[in-house]
Amino acid sequence: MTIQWFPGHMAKARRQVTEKLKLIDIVFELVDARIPMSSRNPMIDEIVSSKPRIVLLNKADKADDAITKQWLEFFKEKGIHALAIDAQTGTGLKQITALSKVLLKEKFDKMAAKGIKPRAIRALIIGIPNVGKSTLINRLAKKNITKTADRPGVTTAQQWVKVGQELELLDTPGILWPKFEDQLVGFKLATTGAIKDAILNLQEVTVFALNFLKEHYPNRLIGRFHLDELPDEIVPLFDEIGKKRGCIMPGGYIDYDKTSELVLREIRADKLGRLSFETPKQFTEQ
Ligand SMILES: Nc1nc2c(ncn2[C@@H]2O[C@H](COP(=O)(O)OP(=O)(O)OP(=O)(O)O)[C@@H](O)[C@H]2O)c(=O)[nH]1
Repeated sequence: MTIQWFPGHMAKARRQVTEKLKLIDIVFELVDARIPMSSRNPMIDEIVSSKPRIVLLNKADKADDAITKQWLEFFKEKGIHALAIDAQTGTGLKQITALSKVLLKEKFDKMAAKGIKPRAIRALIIGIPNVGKSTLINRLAKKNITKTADRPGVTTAQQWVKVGQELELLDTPGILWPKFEDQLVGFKLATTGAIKDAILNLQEVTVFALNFLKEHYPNRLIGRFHLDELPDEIVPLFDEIGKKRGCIMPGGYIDYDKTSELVLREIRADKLGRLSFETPKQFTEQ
């Protein structure tokens, strides 16, 4: 889905999420495990402050395992509940219901004490575009989408997705905008494929990605592109990759656009292995 985030659209998105929050007990905030901070909405803490929340580090299958573990520790230290998942294959999804039950035990115990009939936990999935919200809902839903328009306070028909006996999800997730006014965040979103290539300059995105890989995963770069050595400067690195892959224009010049497309395509397709593009350390040292 392509969304142009003008101020009016942001206000509308926020309003829609706030409306949905009234219907649920808990929020599942989906982020990209490769860039857990850059793939969050900048105002999320304020927007969902009224509800318990679990941060789900999705696409963990594409992220660097060691860094994902650091992120889980980072969130834990901040008192934020977080789980690593892979919505596509379903890895880690069982923990979601289990943790939700723990977090909502007090609320549900109180409801039971008041004689309120037991019901499933109601949850809302929230995240920026392309982070895997629909994939997660479909994966959890299997074929259990039920139409239930008879909830008190629900004016428009809400579809609920049953996840076993104990959990129900609103079938339309909350979509919020990323923190795209920060250039570095934009580069990270573009590198992981979260925003369309047409939005940012492809060569600039690739310069970011290559510099990051040079610093954090030098051997992956050398191995993937069969480099004899890793040049210190970015232009010779671009040239080297372009030459090795035949991205050459008439006259023998390196085709930087083609090289950029190739590098980004291979990063996104995990051809350089599982990569994370930010670490907790970068956020604790600030
Ligand atoms: N490898 C991997 N890919 C995933 C995972 N979850 C989602 N994807 C892929 O990520 C892409 C985006 O997933 P969607 O479920 O459409 O994302 P969304 O958040 O619903 O996107 P919008 O509709 O734009 O808001 C799709 O190509 C999915 O197949 C995951 O855990 N691992």
